[in-house]
Amino acid sequence: MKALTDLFRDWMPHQRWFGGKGREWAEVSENGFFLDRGNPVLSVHRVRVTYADGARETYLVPLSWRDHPAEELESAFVGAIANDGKETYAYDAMRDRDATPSWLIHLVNASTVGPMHFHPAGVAYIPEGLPGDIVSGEQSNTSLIYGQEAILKLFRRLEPGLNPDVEVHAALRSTENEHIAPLLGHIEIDEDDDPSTPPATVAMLQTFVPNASDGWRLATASVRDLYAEGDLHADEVGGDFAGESERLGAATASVHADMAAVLPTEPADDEWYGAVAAQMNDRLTAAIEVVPQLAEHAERIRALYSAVAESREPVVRQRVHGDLHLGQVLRTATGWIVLDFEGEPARPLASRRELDSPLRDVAGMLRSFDYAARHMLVEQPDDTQRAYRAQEWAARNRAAYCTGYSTASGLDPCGESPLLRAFEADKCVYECVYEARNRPHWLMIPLNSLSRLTSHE
Ligand SMILES: Nc1ncnc2c1ncn2[C@@H]1O[C@H](COP(=O)(O)OP(=O)(O)O)[C@@H](O)[C@H]1O
Ligand SMILES: O=P(O)(O)O[C@H]1O[C@H](CO)[C@@H](O[C@H]2O[C@H](CO)[C@@H](O)[C@H](O)[C@H]2O)[C@H](O)[C@H]1O
Repeated sequence: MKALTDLFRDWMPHQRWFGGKGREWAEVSENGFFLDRGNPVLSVHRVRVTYADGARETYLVPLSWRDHPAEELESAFVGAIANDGKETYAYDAMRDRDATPSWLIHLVNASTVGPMHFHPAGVAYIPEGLPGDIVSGEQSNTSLIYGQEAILKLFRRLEPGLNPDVEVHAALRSTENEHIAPLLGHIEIDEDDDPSTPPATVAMLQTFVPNASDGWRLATASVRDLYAEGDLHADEVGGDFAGESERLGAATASVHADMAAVLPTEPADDEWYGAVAAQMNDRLTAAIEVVPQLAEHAERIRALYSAVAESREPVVRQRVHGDLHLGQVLRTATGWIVLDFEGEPARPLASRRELDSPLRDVAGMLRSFDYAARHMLVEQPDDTQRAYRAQEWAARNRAAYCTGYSTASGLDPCGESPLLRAFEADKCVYECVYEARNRPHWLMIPLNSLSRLTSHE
């Protein structure tokens, strides 16, 4: 009969949220406790994986337990182990609806269970008693939707310290900004061996925004409309997106202004420009190891980074979103909502919390317009007519976004800015690594963009 750690070793590499796919496991240990002894029993495990190269990661894995195999939970089956001589069956608790109400009940009660602490946010209403449904297409995190009222995001990879998504949403509560989904609570877990280490954030509960579509889906529908009309320009087709892009620019400016009002800010000093250029150079050096095709652009990219240190354009550093793209914004009946202030998932937590230029986010969204316009060309690389249309669509929507941002903030983010150009290149470099690891057939999107960016097209 298997031990619990054997179950994790067999099952975790097949989970979408597991970041160590393809890496050899040298060791695995687990530390678990019971969150609920009801029916089903719910246990929570910190699973520590040490890889063959010595690197370590800790994942959070909640399991629900049955005395008999549950047919309806077949796809959530993790494995069976012996308990007091009897076989017991473990399931992925995030896919077991009967186990999902527990998280909200504990939040309402502000419980502490073993090392886990539940923190409701102020006087927030938490829809206790509802079961949660898993969000399909989960990525590095796993989310449960409770009715149409709340969404719980479970952060799978544990890192000590408050997650920036919780930190920023908590700070923004007082602003009543209409472009964010209010925080309802969060959950933390203590580090097991070392009491001086701050707890890790396990989950965040937020108001669910009903009847919304994400920006990527809407933008790409607009591009499809344009492609279907070979002869019309982007401003002539029914699905023109520029009005939405302008409103999205205004929403971004509003969120930035409120983040600057309630979280620390600091004017950039001379050192900052050099440090930013150095960070981008280091990231490029590391990226070339993963994507050798980047080498041919390296010299021109590094010239863009040098221009940042040379131009020293005025910057007030502040907290930013850190990974803003069309997939992170939702369009409701009334406007845009910005989600997921976690920053780039691959960066260490401390660097994701650093103060930065808000142009970092503007660059992320400008890149996303480029992606939306060009991702369909992946299948038709020689279609010059569509490539021309894509260029037009991207330029039109990028400009509209900048207009919305500057109208709302009084600052034109997209004028001649070496910093913006460098941030776009840096994001492209990040995207090359992301695509090489996750969607190699899309690698040409950021690679082609780099050619354009570095040739001043
Ligand atoms: N407050 C919300 N209301 C409605 N849908 C949401 C909300 N938060 C997230 N979602 C949906 O869940 C998906 C994943 O959320 P996100 O916070 O971006 O998680 P991840 O970090 O895993 O990408 C989003 O694309 C969105 O469709
Ligand atoms: O999972 P996250 O939302 O945190 O972001 C990661 O995945 C994104 C892809 O889903 C990736 O975004 C890239 O692809 C998008 C289209 O799918 C495009 O709109 C973005 O501009 C492009 O960066 C993101 O970089 C990554 O962190």
